[in-house]
Amino acid sequence: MNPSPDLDVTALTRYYDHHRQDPALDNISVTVAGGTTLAVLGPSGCGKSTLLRLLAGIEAPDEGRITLGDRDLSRTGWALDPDRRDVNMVFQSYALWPHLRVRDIIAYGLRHGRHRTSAAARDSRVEELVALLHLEGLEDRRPAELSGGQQQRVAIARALATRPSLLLFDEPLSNLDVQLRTLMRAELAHLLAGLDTTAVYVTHDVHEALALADQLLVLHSGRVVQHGAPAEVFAAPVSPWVAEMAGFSSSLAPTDVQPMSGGHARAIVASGALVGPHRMAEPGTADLVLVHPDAVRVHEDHLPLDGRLPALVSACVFEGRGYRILAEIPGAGMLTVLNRTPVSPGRKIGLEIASDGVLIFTSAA
Ligand SMILES: Nc1ncnc2c1ncn2[C@@H]1O[C@H](COP(=O)(O)OP(=O)(O)OP(=O)(O)O)[C@@H](O)[C@H]1O
Repeated sequence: MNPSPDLDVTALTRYYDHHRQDPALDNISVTVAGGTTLAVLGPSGCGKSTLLRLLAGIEAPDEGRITLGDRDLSRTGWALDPDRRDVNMVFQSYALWPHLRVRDIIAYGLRHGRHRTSAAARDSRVEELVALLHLEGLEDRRPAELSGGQQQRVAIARALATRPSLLLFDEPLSNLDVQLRTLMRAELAHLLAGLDTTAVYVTHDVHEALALADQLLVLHSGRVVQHGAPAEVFAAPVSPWVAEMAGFSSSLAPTDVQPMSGGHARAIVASGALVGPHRMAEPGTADLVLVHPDAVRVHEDHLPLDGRLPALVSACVFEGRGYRILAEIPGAGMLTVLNRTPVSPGRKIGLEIASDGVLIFTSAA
């Protein structure tokens, strides 16, 4: 069997309506090693679907190049026909033919076009995929007779049937309810890890990206904000958006930020000060201190000290394993902290914040 080819995306740019000032994708370069999964994460409008359309060959790039192994898939102004790319896609909407039975949907690509095979080879491939995707007993049903999760499994089986060189996933789990989504996420991660197929998985769900990805590519406004192994990206987020995804869920407004040596800064927040890694945010944005709830400890005294902020408890909610406390830092914002014991609303407390749970963003010049 051929080893899975690497996917190379080089300086890919796409403008819509000749909006050259504001491209939907702006000079994106990334290599996905054969057999690995790249998750593309980003907020709505960041260019995720545009990247998928370019990889699928539905659109041609305005600049740049896509290669799969030694084959050119797209170049400036040109895209190899989607049917000739050896690239299959799994859609958010499943996109199953309503009148066909499961076995015929899975076999579709093996009945038509370049991947047409003998009936015996087709039946054996369908049987293999039915077992792999746990669809036993459902082979003769039509899509309307399946649950959402089963429909999505059929869509994945159909995409795998022709053994594509590249698999694309367009938010495939977002139409499922939370419980099923969690289950399918784990199943899909297991499946992809065992497949040795190169895959690009677009999502705005950080848990999916973490479960499935060998690499994360974070996009914002068509540009790459951060790229690396999931653990690397989460350990050192470079933008407020990535930091919030990584769990830095509280945001405070500092009155002053002083850069320190070693890439750190000291931020004055209300009557206290916090120290943490210093990052540049986009020009024109307000200075921001982001705090991870795991790094915060509650103290009964509320004297302002370095790394400790006086706060006023505004709410305390029982969450099974502990209490989520919402504390107001006067003039700076609200901070969330998880505590083992309850603290009454209206009480003054001191919050000790470890510097590894702090990120300080100031606007780039
Ligand atoms: N056919 C089109 N014509 C003009 N502009 C488009 C077209 N498709 C996308 N855009 C613009 O390109 C940018 C990127 O869109 P894209 O659909 O790739 O984002 P996305 O990250 O997939 O968003 P979502 O998560 O909401 O699907 C957006 O500003 C969007 O408005």
